[in-house]
Amino acid sequence: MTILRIATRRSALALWQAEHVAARLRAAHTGLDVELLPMSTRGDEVLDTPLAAIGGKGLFLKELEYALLEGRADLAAHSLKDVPAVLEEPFALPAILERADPADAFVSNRYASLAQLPHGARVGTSSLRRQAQLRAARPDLELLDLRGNVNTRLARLDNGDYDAIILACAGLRRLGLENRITATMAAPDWLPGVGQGAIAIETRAGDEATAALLAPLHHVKTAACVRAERALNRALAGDCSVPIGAFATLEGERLHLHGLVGDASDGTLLRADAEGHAGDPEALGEHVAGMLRGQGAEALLGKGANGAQG
Ligand SMILES: NCc1[nH]cc(CCC(=O)O)c1CC(=O)O
Repeated sequence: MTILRIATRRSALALWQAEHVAARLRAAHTGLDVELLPMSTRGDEVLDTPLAAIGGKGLFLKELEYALLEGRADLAAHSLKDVPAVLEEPFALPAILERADPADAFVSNRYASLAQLPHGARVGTSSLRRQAQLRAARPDLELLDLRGNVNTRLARLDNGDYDAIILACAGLRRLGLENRITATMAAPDWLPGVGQGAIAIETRAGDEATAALLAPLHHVKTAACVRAERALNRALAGDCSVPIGAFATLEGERLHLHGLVGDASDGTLLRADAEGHAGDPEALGEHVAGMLRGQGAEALLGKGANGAQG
């Protein structure tokens, strides 16, 4: 009997996602044996240092990738948002699952929305993308760092460390915490992270046997959207140290991409959007990246060196 092993981080969200992938695989292939291989990554352990200073988003993948290379696991399930714009060799992303709620959530125990926060309120997020959009909307807010997994962040909000925090709706919903979504920060006014809400499956490049088993899980429409978003990210910056937001939608054969580059220190936001053909998502991503460069995105790129994920 074939056994597939899924390498996964140990956070509640990562385990939920890995279990979800395992269940989808079992449902698609009767008799297939699927097991989880939970592991810790440096990205989970180092919580006090800005991510970009210690290696960026790739830190969440590295240990899982070693497990793939050494054959201890056949696939890894990731939040696509945490997958770097350029994947390491020799790995591949043969399957992207259907996207869940892509929006960010405003979470507060006292205030109904961003607009209702009092002057100078304390908002927790380590994401430069979220910080830049918060600064643009409310220059008066006090922005404070907040890392850790979803439950850790909620516990710190409940402890009174912040008046509000921003989290991804998808993560809250997957953990059964949708009741914590106080308000939705929806596109195109507020842009989510590249690939937010989608789960990506990573394998060794060239592992055709595993790729074939994953084929029924691949969602072509989600893939077209996130390919455009990731192409925009790649064309502007290779890592997570720049505040970039992007969101693509697909109607028929028309892809629509909104992109944003910001400055977390002063709330500068550059925005652009365009339409393209679903058959070439990369062309659309590069086109919108070019529009942002035309507005001066260059000056913001490379500026935000204390990068964080999100
Ligand atoms: N930054 C960590 C991370 N990576 C993916 C999600 C949520 C799930 C998703 O967006 O797919 C989260 C938590 C958050 O940003 O609140």
